Amino acid sequence: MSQSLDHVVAIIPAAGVGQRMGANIPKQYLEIDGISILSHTVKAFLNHPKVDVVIVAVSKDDQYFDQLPESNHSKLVKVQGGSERANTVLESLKSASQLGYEDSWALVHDAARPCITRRDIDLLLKSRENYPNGAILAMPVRDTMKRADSSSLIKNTVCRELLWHAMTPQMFVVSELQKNLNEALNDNVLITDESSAMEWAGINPGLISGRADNIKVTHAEDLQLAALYLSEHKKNEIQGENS
Ligand SMILES: Nc1ccn([C@@H]2O[C@H](COP(=O)(O)OP(=O)(O)OP(=O)(O)O)[C@@H](O)[C@H]2O)c(=O)n1
Ligand SMILES: C[C@](O)(CO)[C@H](O)COP(=O)(O)O
Repeated sequence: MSQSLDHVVAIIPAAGVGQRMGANIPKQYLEIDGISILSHTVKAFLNHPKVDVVIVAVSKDDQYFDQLPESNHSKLVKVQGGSERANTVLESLKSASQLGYEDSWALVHDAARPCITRRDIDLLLKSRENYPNGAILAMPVRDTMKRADSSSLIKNTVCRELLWHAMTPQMFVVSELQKNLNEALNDNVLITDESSAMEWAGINPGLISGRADNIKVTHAEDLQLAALYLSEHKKNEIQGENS
């Protein structure tokens, strides 16, 4: 039975190796405050009342996920990821469709972004009223932006007025994203986020301004920053603030 647009599927791509982190395990399994990055991320969606199911995509030789306390949660479905992030997301979308969620909203969120807050998830979900074709969390660029030449010399300054940093979650209807992502990949289009597949299909998703602390843990120094942000969120929750 097909679920309606009232339903929400969280998709957590977690099949990367974390090469830029340079750790001896995939970065999503590094711990902050005794809890893995992936667990921090997954819990934000497992605990959200509007999320019906959380699909976590791990690599085919993953040896860590099943040890996580959340791995046997009733709302969680584990699937196998692919060679690139986009392939992982496509496999997850196929699973969502097979589970009957083809007509539901997908929230695709990087496992490597553990600082996501309830506030930002709600902000994106609320944007469905204004952006029926989907939207993404993003942050306006604050720095002056330079384009480099092949020798890493400044070629020119890029007008930053309309530039945003794309973040996640990125929110689209499962069947629409699955169709467009599949076709874009078949056309060998470089897809680094879900929105770029929708844009390739001629759709202009909405930009929802999100928190700057929704960082993607990519390099070693990001780990300390994520730990600081998570500690602050925990304090706010303790003080009852809606972080
Ligand atoms: N084949 C892949 C590659 C990446 N990801 C996920 O996509 C998210 C964002 O990707 P990135 O930060 O680049 O993670 P890695 O690919 O692991 O990092 P690196 O590029 O440094 O190897 C991560 O949660 C990662 O686990 C995935 O599910 N499947
Ligand atoms: C999806 C994303 O986080 C949006 O900024 C980003 O494109 C992921 O890139 P990565 O190279 O796969 O980390």
